[in-house]
Amino acid sequence: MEEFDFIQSIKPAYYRQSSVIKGIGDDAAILRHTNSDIIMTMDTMVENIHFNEKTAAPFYIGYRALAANISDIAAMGGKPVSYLVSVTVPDRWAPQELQEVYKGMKELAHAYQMDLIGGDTVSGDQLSLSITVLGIVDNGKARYRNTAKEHDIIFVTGTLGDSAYGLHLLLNEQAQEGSQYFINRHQMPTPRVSFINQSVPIERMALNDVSDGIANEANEIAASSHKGLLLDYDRIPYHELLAKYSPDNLYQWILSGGEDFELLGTVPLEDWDRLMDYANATGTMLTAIGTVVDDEKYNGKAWLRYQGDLKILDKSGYTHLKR
Ligand SMILES: Nc1ncnc2c1ncn2[C@@H]1O[C@H](COP(=O)(O)OP(=O)(O)O)[C@@H](O)[C@H]1O
Ligand SMILES: Cc1ncc(C[n+]2csc(CCOP(=O)(O)OP(=O)(O)O)c2C)c(N)n1
Ligand SMILES: [Mg+2]
Ligand SMILES: [Mg+2]
Ligand SMILES: [Mg+2]
Repeated sequence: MEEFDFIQSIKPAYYRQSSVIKGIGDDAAILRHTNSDIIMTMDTMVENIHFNEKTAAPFYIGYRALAANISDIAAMGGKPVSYLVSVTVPDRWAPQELQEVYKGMKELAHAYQMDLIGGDTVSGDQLSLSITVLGIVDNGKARYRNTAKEHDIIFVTGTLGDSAYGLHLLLNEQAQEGSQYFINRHQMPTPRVSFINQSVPIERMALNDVSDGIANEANEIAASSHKGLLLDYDRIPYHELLAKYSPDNLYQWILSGGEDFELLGTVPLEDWDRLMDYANATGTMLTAIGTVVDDEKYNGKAWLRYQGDLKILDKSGYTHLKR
C-alpha cells in the first residue's frame, strides 16, 4: 500500500469533536475553541529505545505511544481531544502490522473521544512514532510544575515500578504467575485523565507525569517551584507482587523505574480530603508520600526519608543523548 492509500485507510469516517473544522486532507488541521486554552504535546517512541520485538506487538506500540502523550495532557490538567501521528516505517514492515499500530492508538483514542486529525508517513530504517496530542483546559486553569508551596501534600497515583518490572520480565522472558499484571502495566498504561478532570475545582496543584521515575519527576517539581520535596520511602506505593518477586531491587523499581505514566503532584493540605474524594469517584489509587518545605537548606531538590535518614534523592532514570 503506498502512502496516499495508507492515509486514506486511516482517515476517520467522521470526527467525534465538533471543534474539528478540518481534519485529515489539507495542509494542516483546524480546531475551533473559544473558552479553552489549547495544550499541545509531542512524544516520540523509537524501535529499540522505547520498544522492541520482545516488549511490544504492533498494537501495543501504538497504544503505549498515545498513552504517553495523553499522560502529558493529564499532567497539564487538561482533556485530550485530538492527535497527529508521524510514522517512519521500515520496508520489512507489512501493511497489516502498521494497521495494528493504528488500531492500538484507536482503541485508546476512542476511550477518550479523541480524533486522529493528521500526521505524516515516511520510509526509514527503524519504526518510529511521533505523536502530537492537542488538549483543552479552561482558560487559565492549566496545572504547572512550578506551583508547589510550603506545607503542600505530595501525592502519587497508582503504584510505581510496575511498568519497569514488566519491561524487565519481557526483556528477560521470565514470565511467572502474576507476570501478566506487570506486562499489562508496561504495554497498556492508564493515563490519569478522569481523575485530573474531576479535580478541576481544586484551585492549585503542581503536577508531573511519571515517565522517568519519581526521583526525576520530584526533582523537576522541586527545581521549578524552588521548594524542597521531602518524600517518605515507606509511604511510596508499590504492588505487593513486586516486593515479593524482586525485593532486592524494589528501591530501584519504585524510584527510578520509568514509564508508569502515573501522576506525581502537590496539593494544599486543606484540599487533600477533596482530592481523595475525586480519586475514589474515578477509581484512582491515591497516596500521600511526603510534604513540601520552604527552607534554603532543602529548596530546589527532592529528598528521601529512608531508614531513618533524610538524604538527597538524586535524579535517576532514562536519559537520551548520553554520549
Ligand atoms: N527537540 C525538542 N524541540 C523542542 N522542544 C523540546 C524538544 N524536546 C523536548 N522539548 C520540550 O522540552 C520539555 C521537556 O520535554 P520532555 O522531558 O520530553 O517532557 P516529558 O517528559 O513531559 O515528555 C517539553 O516542554 C518539551 O516540549
Ligand atoms: C526496549 C526498551 N528498552 C528500554 C526501555 C525503557 N525506557 C526507554 S525510554 C524511557 C524513559 C521515558 O522515555 P522518554 O522518551 O524520555 O519519555 P518522556 O520523558 O519524554 O515522556 C525508558 C524508561 C523501553 N521502554 N523499552
Ligand atoms: Mg518527551
Ligand atoms: Mg511529562
Ligand atoms: Mg512525556
